Amino acid sequence: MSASRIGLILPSRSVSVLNGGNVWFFGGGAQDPAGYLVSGVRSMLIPSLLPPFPPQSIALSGVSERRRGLAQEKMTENGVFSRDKVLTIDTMNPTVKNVEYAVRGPIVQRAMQIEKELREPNCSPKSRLFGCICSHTQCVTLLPKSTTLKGVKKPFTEVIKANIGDAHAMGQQPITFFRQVLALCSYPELLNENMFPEDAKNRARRILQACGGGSVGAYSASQGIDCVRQDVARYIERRDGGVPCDPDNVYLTTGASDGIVTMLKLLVCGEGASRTGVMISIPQYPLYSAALAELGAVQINYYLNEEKCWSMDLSELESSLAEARKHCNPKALCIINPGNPTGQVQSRQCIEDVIRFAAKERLFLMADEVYQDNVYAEGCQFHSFKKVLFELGPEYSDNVELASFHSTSKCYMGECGFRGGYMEVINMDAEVQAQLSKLVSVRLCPPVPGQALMDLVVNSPQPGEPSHITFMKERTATLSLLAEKAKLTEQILNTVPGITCNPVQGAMYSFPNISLPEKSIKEAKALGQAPDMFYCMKLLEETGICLVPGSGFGQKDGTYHFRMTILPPTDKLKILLAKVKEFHQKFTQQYS
Ligand SMILES: Cc1ncc(COP(=O)(O)O)c(C=O)c1O
Repeated sequence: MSASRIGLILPSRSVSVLNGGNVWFFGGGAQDPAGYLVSGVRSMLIPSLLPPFPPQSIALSGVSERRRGLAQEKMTENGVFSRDKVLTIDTMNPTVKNVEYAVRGPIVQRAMQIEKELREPNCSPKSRLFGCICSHTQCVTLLPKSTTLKGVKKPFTEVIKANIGDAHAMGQQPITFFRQVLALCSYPELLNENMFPEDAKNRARRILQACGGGSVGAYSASQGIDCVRQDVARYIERRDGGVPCDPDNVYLTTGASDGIVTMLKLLVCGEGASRTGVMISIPQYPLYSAALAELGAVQINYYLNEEKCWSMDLSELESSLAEARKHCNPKALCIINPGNPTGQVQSRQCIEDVIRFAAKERLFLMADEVYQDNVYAEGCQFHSFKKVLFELGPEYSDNVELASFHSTSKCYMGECGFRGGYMEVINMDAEVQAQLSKLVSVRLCPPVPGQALMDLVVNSPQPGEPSHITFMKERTATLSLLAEKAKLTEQILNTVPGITCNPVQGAMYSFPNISLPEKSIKEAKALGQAPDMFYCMKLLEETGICLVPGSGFGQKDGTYHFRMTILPPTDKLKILLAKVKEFHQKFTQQYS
């Protein structure tokens, strides 16, 4: 371990040494020669109580120069301690600084600011004098009661957000059965009421029985509640036409994100040319690039083929792997299917090719299948990696290591706030799996209400049960509406000269190619912005439409895109698309 690695000093006894107005704290040394043991209570650190201490004697305590420099405190004139921050932009974990997450990046922050500006103007000292109409507490008191808040003038009255795959935030209604069971689990007194169907009550009783103390407020087993993992295993078996699933290989997670990051943590190690490399698609969902940056892994890009509806291309996989092997140790291949941000559904042939490739190249497969029910296009079908793996025969099913991920956040549920998810691991080395179980136990357990919800997703009402008809009606309505909006988005975008949109076969996004005039590219570069960021920012400022620039997901050099969700309600989606169309034409003219 390198000498500059930061150590965390845990509470024990700590020593402070005073030198003039400067105090250095350091702790953990029980037998410090200075002999000044302080409890950490600031009031004890009164200069007159401690003799002046020459800095050399601090070295005796065994604390390095660097450590002292980090924790220096100064006494200000009025006797208050002002302390240099231990945690500064220079001393913080550098890998965190490399993390980027476009889905909630600068465009979204600006959109939130604009929403606020629309509600209330910026107040200035002058406007305060005259009775400012903002909602800041100081100013509101100056307002006559009848004043209505209104904001700055913009060429639009609301921000329409199509930047994030958050279905409920866009007005999608929850599945009644799910919320009934969750309500019953949260407040079991309701089990005595007549307002809930019997199957919802039975389901809640079953979940509560499996919870510690009969409460969803208790911790669960770290891998997840037993009966939920069993239900997940049965669901996977049904989904995959009977391919067996061992509940011991199922881990319930805090959304799919948690499972993905946990798996990457297990995979990443090494230094220099032996550092772990992980292959991810470009464009990609930025959780992957962010997690790899945070873990200090090498991101290996493989490009999806836009001309062939964002399919995976074997020769591209091969060349990107060969190139990566020159400078890192490629260990894993991640696939998102159906795709985010590109909205494609990979064919069965493509999945077979990828599995064969992974087997040949000894790569661990990570299959992100959170959109497994979001398939809209005719002729497209979701094929799980696990099913295809087993259908390829024992040469593959006994050897290829696979982790696949699912979530309560997407599909027809859209319940991303509950943070439910699972991962299944296949052919994982037993010792590694023991490490995985240990790793998840450190964080105790995923949210129990999220686990309960995952259970309902994999064990939904069956024909003959009281809730079945309503459940099916709601599920079908949500998925049909998404399919309609997917089509509408593709059709309207393709009517705009300079925009080309692949069919939205699945998931919740379109990722159209936009041609940008040279002049706008130059102007963006002069401002230090990616050209599609420049475009999206202008779109936001001029129309109130919030999209994410393609550069946040990665794209081939010289191509530009934006990602747009298909989630806004149909009337808003139509307005949004019409505004994008108008804006694109205006933008093109302006910069031509
Ligand atoms: C491809 C993909 N994987 C994982 C996630 C994370 O989902 P969760 O909310 O389950 O963590 C998302 C969220 O948008 C996603 O699009």
